[in-house]
This record gives sequence, structure tokens and C-alpha cells, in this order.
Amino acid sequence: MNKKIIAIINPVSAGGKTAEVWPEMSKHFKKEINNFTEKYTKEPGDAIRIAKEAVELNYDYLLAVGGDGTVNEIINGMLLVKDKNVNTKLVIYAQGTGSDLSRTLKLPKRIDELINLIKTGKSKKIKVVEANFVNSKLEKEKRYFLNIADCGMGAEVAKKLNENKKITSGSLNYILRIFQVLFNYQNKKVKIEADNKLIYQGKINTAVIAHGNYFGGGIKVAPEADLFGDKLNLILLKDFSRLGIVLNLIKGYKGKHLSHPLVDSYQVEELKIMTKESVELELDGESVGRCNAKFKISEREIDVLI
Ligand SMILES: Nc1ncnc2c1ncn2[C@@H]1O[C@H](COP(=O)(O)OP(=O)(O)OP(=O)(O)O)[C@@H](O)[C@H]1O
Repeated sequence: MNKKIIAIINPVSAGGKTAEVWPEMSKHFKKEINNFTEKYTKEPGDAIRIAKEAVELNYDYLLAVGGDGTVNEIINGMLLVKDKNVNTKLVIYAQGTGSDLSRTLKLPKRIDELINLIKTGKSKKIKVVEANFVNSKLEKEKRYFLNIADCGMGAEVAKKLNENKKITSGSLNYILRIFQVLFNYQNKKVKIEADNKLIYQGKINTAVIAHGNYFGGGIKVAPEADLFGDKLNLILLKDFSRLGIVLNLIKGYKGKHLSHPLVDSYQVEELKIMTKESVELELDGESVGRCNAKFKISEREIDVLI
């Protein structure tokens, strides 16, 4: 194959397992693809810089080797290139703790299948979601995401996961952290406007802003969200008690929670979450700052191999 491909590897993803397994995996790619370059990230934010450079150098494919956070940094780097039509296509090789975006996209887990996908070059464009919020340095920030953002308890869980070493490489990490956060968590008072109308005022456990379907390492929180569509699916987990969250968690993994009276689902074009309380915000599993925040589907797109 004569396409130019660069892999960006996050060695600390999946609790560090990626650093161990990638050297062996990389041999398969190098055997099948002549023009194959690889770059390891050295610190958070590195994938943003490497991805921007890869687009500027006209790589045909950018292979993300890591979890949702790595993919998030990569798309943000790709979109730093102002040209609306980025020619570099994104390939995702899920090696994360949760890897919820790949779960929505049903991407191949086997290397031979992924290499075949690269050879076919079959891709689909996904509009990214633009989030405007206040970051942890209390500065205004704009950042894109592909999969899901949330304000509230879900974001506190993401923060705990980001701050602490992963206990295992899989979804069990999320379950353990959910119980840890739930123990002390107080629901938050918010006001939510969607498409310029006030749609909710009151307490929430979590407000989920979904483009993809899964978060939290396999919770099908937004079964009706469409990653290829033009709408955001807002899922409000309202004033749930702690016990209520625990009892409905299994339903959540199956995507069967929408009929619960404390769950609302809205299809919207843009929305604004306002609060006087300190409410955590996460995008694609990355703890990035606080709500108040605004969200909308952007005109910018990422071409993803699928
Ligand atoms: N070399 C590095 N050293 C330390 N941190 C890094 C490095 N490269 C990237 N990071 C950070 O690692 C974090 C976790 O990455 P990522 O989300 O891809 O893995 P994960 O948490 O295991 O997967 P998931 O988000 O799917 O659960 C990100 O916040 C990213 O900024």
C-alpha cells in the first residue's frame, strides 16, 4: 500500500498496557504498509501537536492508538488546521480503558481487520461538537469532541479516573470510580436552555450531551443519539437518589433507562447549561473544566475510517 500513514501512540492509555502491547502490534502494520511512521506521546497535549503537524504534512491516514482521550486530542489537533477540508483520514485503534467512541462505531478490534479497513479506505464524515466552557485555569476555552460530554456526576467520575492510576485496563475502572464518587456526590442545581428556550430548571445528577451512544466504559446512555446526524441528544439524569443511580445502572448499560420518570431525552441543535454551583465538565472522557458551558454541532468534520 502506498499511502502515507502515521500512528500516534499514547503509551499510558489502558492503564499503561498500550506501551507493552504496541511494539508487537506495530510489526503487523509495518509489514503491510510501506510508508508507516509512528510517534509516541510524551505528555498530555502531545497528540494535539503531532496530529496538527501530520495534517500539515499531508499524511493520508492518522492512526490513533489509545483511548477516547487520545482521539479527542487528535481531532482537536487536526482541526487546528484552518483549511475546512482536512484530507487526512482518522483511523482508530482502540487501546483505551473505556474506548466508548469505537464501541459506537463498532470498529474492528483485530489488527488484520483494521489493516483491511485501511486498505479499503472506506470512511464516513462525522461533524464534531463544539464546546465552549471555562477551563481549570479559569480561562474561556473552545474544544471539539466527537462522542459525549457531560456535566455533573459523570464528569466527576472522569476526573477521578484522570487523576488516579487505572486499576485494570477495562470498564471495571469506571464501575469502581462510579461507586467512589456516588458516595459523596450531591445533585446540582442547573438551568438549561436548548435552541433558545428554557427547557429545564432544577436539580440534576448528570446532563449528558451526546453525539455518540456510550460513555463510562460501555454505559449506553444515549441509545437514540446519531453520531452521523446533525443533532445533539441531551439526556438529563435528574434528581436521582444514590440508590436510584445504583438500581438503574444495569438498565443504563443496556440502554433501557429512557422510560424512567427521572430521565429526559431531547434532540437539540445547541444548548447552554448554566449553574451557580461548581459543576465538573468532561469531553470524551477528559476532565477539562466546569459547566457553565455551551454546545453545538460544528460545521467542521472529521473523516473516519469505518
Ligand atoms: N505520554 C503521556 N504521558 C502521560 N499522559 C499522557 C501521555 N500521552 C497522553 N496522555 C494523557 O493520557 C490520558 C488518557 O488517555 P486516553 O483517554 O487515550 O486513555 P484511557 O483513559 O485509558 O482511555 P479511555 O478515555 O477510552 O477510557 C489523556 O488525558 C492524555 O492527555
